[in-house]
Amino acid sequence: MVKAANLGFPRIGAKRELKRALESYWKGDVDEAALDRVAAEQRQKNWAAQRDAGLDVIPSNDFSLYDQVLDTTAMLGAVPDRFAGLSGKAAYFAMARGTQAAAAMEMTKWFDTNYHYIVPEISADMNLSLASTAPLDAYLEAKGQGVDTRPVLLGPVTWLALGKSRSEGLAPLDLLDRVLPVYAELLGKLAKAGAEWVQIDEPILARDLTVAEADALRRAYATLAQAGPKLILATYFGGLGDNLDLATSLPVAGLHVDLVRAPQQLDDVLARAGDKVVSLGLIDGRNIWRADLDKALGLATRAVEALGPDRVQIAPSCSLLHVPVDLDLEPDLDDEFRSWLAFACQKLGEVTALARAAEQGRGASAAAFDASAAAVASRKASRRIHDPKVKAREAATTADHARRQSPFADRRAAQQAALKLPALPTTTIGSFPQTQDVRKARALHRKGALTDDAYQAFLKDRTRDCVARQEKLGLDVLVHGEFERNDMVEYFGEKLDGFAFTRNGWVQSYGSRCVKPPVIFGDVSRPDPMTVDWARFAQSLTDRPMKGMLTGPVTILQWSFVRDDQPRRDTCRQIALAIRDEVDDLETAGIRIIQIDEPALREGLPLRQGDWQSYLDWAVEAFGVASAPVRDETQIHTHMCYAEFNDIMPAIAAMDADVISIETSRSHMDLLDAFRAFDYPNDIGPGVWDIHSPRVPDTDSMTELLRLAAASIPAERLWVNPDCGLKTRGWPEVEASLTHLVRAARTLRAELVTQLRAEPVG
Ligand SMILES: CN1c2c(nc(N)[nH]c2=O)NC[C@@H]1CNc1ccc(C(=O)N[C@@H](CCC(=O)N[C@@H](CCC(=O)N[C@@H](CCC(=O)O)C(=O)O)C(=O)O)C(=O)O)cc1
Ligand SMILES: N[C@@H](CCS)C(=O)O
Ligand SMILES: [Zn+2]
Repeated sequence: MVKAANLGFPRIGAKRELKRALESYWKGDVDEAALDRVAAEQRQKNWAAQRDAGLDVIPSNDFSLYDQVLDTTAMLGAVPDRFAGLSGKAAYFAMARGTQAAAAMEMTKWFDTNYHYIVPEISADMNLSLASTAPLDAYLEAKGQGVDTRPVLLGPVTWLALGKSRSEGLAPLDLLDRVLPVYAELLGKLAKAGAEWVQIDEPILARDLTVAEADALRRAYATLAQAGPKLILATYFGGLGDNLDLATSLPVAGLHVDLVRAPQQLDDVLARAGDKVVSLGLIDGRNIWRADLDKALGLATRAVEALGPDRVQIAPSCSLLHVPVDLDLEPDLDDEFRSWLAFACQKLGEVTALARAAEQGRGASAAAFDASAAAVASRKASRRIHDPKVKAREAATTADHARRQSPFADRRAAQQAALKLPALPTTTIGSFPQTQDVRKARALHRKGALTDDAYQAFLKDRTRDCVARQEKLGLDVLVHGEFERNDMVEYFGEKLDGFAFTRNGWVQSYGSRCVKPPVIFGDVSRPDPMTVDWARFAQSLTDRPMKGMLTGPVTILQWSFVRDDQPRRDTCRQIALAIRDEVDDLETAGIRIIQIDEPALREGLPLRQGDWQSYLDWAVEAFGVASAPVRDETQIHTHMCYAEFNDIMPAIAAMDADVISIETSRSHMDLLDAFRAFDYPNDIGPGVWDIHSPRVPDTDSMTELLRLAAASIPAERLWVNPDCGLKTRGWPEVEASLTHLVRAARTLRAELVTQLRAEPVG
């Protein structure tokens, strides 16, 4: 029988139940038992929803209290020494969030998604063992509820490949022989408990593999295939490409392939499947558009004809972690638009409809197929999507629109004369604490319980207070604090034509933090200025330069659900033109520094190196289109965080921002080696405060980081700032940390003056 399978379900809860429980637990408002209760309820709801949707294969161990990569780290007992005194949840959350005594582990982007994982730290002296049986516990828990699940494990090779070595001369993969016995032991226990199949995720198979990684995969599965349960290897986020022979030659019983991103691989996969079960990832786990079921059935039928129904499974392309939970929780969407969409719950319905049709013919799921066909036709014909004026402007945009008037050196001189900033200028990234009262006021305003005037007055008050605090702290370049923004992408989406919004479309970004990606369904344009009034108001409160604060086109694209009826590059250019208009207006309003955040530029990089350049070309051009209309005196900043930037240095330089602020503190300024090696020409603010941790860094630690930075980058090109915005922090820690940051900058300034006196030029 063709089985309907799922690879993973969102765990944060349709109403963000887990988020609230976690944050209450961290605050000390509820105890561990209460957190465990909410987590167990969430797992139960998820299993029940999948069973009720008719799924034949339901995952377990796809749940996590923070992150599935960190869970694997905890399972292997790969706990860095600095957390040695801690155990249980205290150790687990300390690794994720840090404590005052121990810095958090690094966090970075999960492949090309906006989900962040905790980076494994691999060291030579690590003794690995099965330190937690969480996957087994979850399997037994589901079984107790009458659901025989397929446990999910993150594969050993991907876990190692995503890790960073902390020991000189040690490559993470060197630990494979220590990792495999732990996996084998766990797989043995799962088999004994009754698990017939286990899903092992090896998403690195969608990337270019090194020889060592390919070899590690061969060795790993030669061992693990003997360990007990049948293994289905899950690959996603792209095609197998030149890893196809490797993947199909591994001695596993099943293979899951992503046919949304790479439908063209189907025939090759089928030809090489041997006697494997093949799971067809036909329903998009990365986007919210309703599937074209007829098109998907064409692919599924080919697989059934080639392999027979018993060796075919129908599934989402990847875990549904990356889409919101339930479209039924969206009361505000009109019927036409709603008919175009499918969230996780609806995608389960698509999977089962497709599986039944693949076995028994379209008629077995006629209603679902007819609704899908109607949605496809309605979207194609809709007049809401196309705006000829936008298309014409987009077509008339050339590379010239993406170039500043003068080279950086000339601009720098003009900006120094205009801004008169000290050496090592201090600044922040934009947002200040989004405290409960700010969120509450916005919620009340949204519900109509707070008038427009009262809400504006409240926001002005917060902005005034924020500017006053920054002046008192002694920061050189100020920001308005972003109190009016629910999110740095959603806010702009709400003001741009071509975007739609959800009320509960939350997706986990990291830990308890969620985002509500807007939906880009049509041509994008800016009907009115979006930030100018706030920037002008904030600048009126101070003589110091106030940064205008915008989100860049690539990031808006990347953190939205994007229309799939035109190339992403075209949608990005439309957004860039809208941001360009805003940049123009900010400059006209007297704003002398404009920051255009592009934290997602790296995240959008294709997983295969062969596809990088064409992406980087249009992404960099989009940033240029957005930022280039200004005069030389106007300083353009950009900001990037929580990704691996080393491999895109030329593109970062080509963006030609006058100043880039970049997250570096968790990785101890490692990244600056890349800036130095590349000879990055413009100004840089390497983050000296890891803002994702509740830890307050002291002056000495920040001074030390700055000294490290000054060893890589000429001090006259350095800025001093945190890693990222401060929206998730509280005011006491912000004020303490920024006090230390300003002191650290002053200490370094003094050291530099002494140094210059000691080593006079010439
Ligand atoms: C910089 N980052 C961002 C990413 N992606 C984005 N789209 N945005 C980002 O900023 N990716 C990379 C990083 C990830 N980092 C973060 C950091 C912080 C958050 C975060 O704080 N998320 C919030 C939700 C933000 C939001 O949309 N807030 C809304 C709604 C707030 C809310 O929950 N309201 C309550 C009512 C409140 C009350 O009555 O007290 C409700 O609706 O129930 C708003 O402010 O209006 C989070 O809490 O998770 C995300 C990613
Ligand atoms: N300006 C944004 C950037 C976050 S990546 C902020 O400060 O929150
Ligand atoms: Zn950031």
